[in-house]
Amino acid sequence: MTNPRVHIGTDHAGMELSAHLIKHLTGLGYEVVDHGPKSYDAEDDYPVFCIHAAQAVMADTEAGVFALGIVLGGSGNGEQIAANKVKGIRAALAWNFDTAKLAREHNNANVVAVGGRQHTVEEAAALIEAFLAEPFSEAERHIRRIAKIASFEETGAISE
Ligand SMILES: O=C(CO)[C@H](O)[C@H](O)COP(=O)(O)O
Repeated sequence: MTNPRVHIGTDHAGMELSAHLIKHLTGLGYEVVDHGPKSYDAEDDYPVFCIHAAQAVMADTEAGVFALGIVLGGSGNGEQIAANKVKGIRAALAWNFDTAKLAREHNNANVVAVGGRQHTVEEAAALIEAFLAEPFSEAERHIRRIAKIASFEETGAISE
């Protein structure tokens, strides 16, 4: 599997982790695109940065470029919620190795959300690396379930 392009967005609560990840992942050979913020502001609002990162993942995906996203905050919850408002995004909150890897393996998640206040920088980086490196299983049952989410997103109707 070739490395995905990585789009990263955070708020003030994830800035230290974001800076670490940009350096660390670049060192590992990933192309990392930083969607901000550019400087620390304790009053900034995570939706701006996370939605920009998620939109960039979709723009790349639609152009045929393999891309994944990382959204960071204090808990990762609001960041996941914001990213999931972008059509086509499947953002998963990762809080241990299982949730990080299963997000790719079962859910084909294209964005990972992590709470910068819930882990050490090293622990969070390891979870994110695990997410980025894990392939989607391509199992029929997972494809079927993801297709039902996409169909609901498209039509507003639930297909049984
Ligand atoms: O995790 C988050 C949202 O899910 C935010 O990072 C968190 O709410 C920011 O908190 P504060 O404004 O108190 O620093």
